Formats: sequence, structure tokens, C-alpha cells
Amino acid sequence: MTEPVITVRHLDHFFGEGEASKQALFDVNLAVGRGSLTILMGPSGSGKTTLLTLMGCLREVGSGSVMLLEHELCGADEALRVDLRRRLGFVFQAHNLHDSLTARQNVMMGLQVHGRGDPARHARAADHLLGLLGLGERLHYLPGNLSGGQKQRVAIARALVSNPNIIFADEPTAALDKVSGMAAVQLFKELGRTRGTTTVMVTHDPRILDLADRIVTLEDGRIVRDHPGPARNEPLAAPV
Ligand SMILES: Nc1ncnc2c1ncn2[C@@H]1O[C@H](COP(=O)(O)OP(=O)(O)OP(=O)(O)O)[C@@H](O)[C@H]1O
Repeated sequence: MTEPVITVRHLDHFFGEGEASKQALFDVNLAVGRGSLTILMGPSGSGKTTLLTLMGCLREVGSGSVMLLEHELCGADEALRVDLRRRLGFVFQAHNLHDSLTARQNVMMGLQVHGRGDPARHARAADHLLGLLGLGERLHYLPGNLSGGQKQRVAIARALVSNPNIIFADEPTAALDKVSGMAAVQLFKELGRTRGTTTVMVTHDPRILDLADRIVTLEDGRIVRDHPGPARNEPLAAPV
């Protein structure tokens, strides 16, 4: 594996406190290599989203260890987590686009949270990604005039435009047809190859599995399988 950008050790997670407390993750251990595409699978309620949000600094890590980009998240303060989140891209099912902004402007929002910059350069970066995702003709459309799949692709472009170190995606292709779903995941892979961008993705989409470097399956809050995906380009074992 390339050097890990995420290392999870003995991670437990509980929702609620006292008698109402419910354990959602049990002793999860995982290392994710730079530039790889890791898929998290498993039945509903198995803990995929919980794990993704813990690794993505969207929840506090209370037990065990998560090293993210060389920083420990267990006990990390909000300032560090905010700082780290700036280096991450998120694609979630509820795409949270701004209804009053065009596709281009929504994607540019992904850059504006990083501070001021040259608006013309931001627009060019947004247009480039929207073009790669097949929305070059829809730059000036408002979300209300886009289909569910087109909105999802705008959300993907917004997550990618800041050139994040790691992309966390929860069912990013659920609303997409086969061609645009594959194109989106190919783009994640391409970014992995050319820029070392790492992707961790929850999906039930069997069409995507062929593109995975790694497939991790959760059940009842535990990793029950962790194996190389078909696209893994390293040899499975060192030759002897
Ligand atoms: N905010 C919460 N409060 C209490 N329990 C929660 C909360 N979020 C998740 N859970 C519970 O934690 C467990 C894991 O949920 P999680 O959403 O991580 O599963 P999942 O594998 O992502 O499921 P799905 O595929 O349906 O999204 C479930 O039993 C769920 O009910």
C-alpha cells in the first residue's frame, strides 16, 4: 500500500449516553493508502456512514484512534477539525445545493470557503469540472432546473474543485445513470492517479466495485471483510 493517509485503530463509537447508549462501531481497524479508492459496503445500519463521518472530522472520535493526514482525531479540538476539513471533499446524498445559485456558482462555493481568490480563476476551475462531469451546457442553470442526477454531479464538482487530499462520498452515484455514475467514479480514480487524491466511498452500487482498489465490508458495526478490489494495481503478494 502507498503511505496511509487514514489509519483507524481500535475505533469504537457510541450514540447516546447512559442506558440509552448504543454502540455503532466495534474495534474497527483500517488503513487507507494515498491515492486509492476504497469502498465501504454492508447492510443498512452496519455503521458505514458513522465510520465515514468519524474519519471525515464530522463527528468527534471518543474511543480508539483515527490518524487523518498525520493528525490524531481522538480528543482533537474543533479548530484542528475545521482546519482538516478544509483539506477534505464531501459528497453526500442530500446534495445541499444553494437554490438561488447557478451550477457554476454552487461549485465556486467549494473554493470560497477557503478564503478570497480570483473569481475568474474560480469560475474556470468550476467550468472545467462541470464539463468533465457532462454539465458543460448547464453552467448557468439553477438547481431547480436540473435533474436529480445533474444536481448530484454539481455536488461532486463542488467537492472536487478545491483539490482536496481526501474525498469522502456517501452513495455518490445513487441518483446517477450508469454512464454518468461510471464517469464520476472514473474522475475520482483519475484524481487518485494524477494528484494522489484518496477516495473513501460508501456504495451499494455493484457497477462501481470493479473500479475499487479496496473493498471493506461492515456488518453490525464490525469489519467482516477487507480485501483488494479488482482494480488494485499492486501485486497481491510480493513475489518470493
Ligand atoms: N445519530 C444517531 N443516533 C443514534 N443512533 C444512530 C445515529 N446515527 C446512526 N445510528 C445508529 O448507528 C448504527 C449505524 O448507522 P449508520 O448510519 O452508520 O449505518 P449505515 O451502514 O450507514 O446505514 P445505511 O446504509 O442505512 O445508511 C445504526 O444502528 C443506526 O441506527
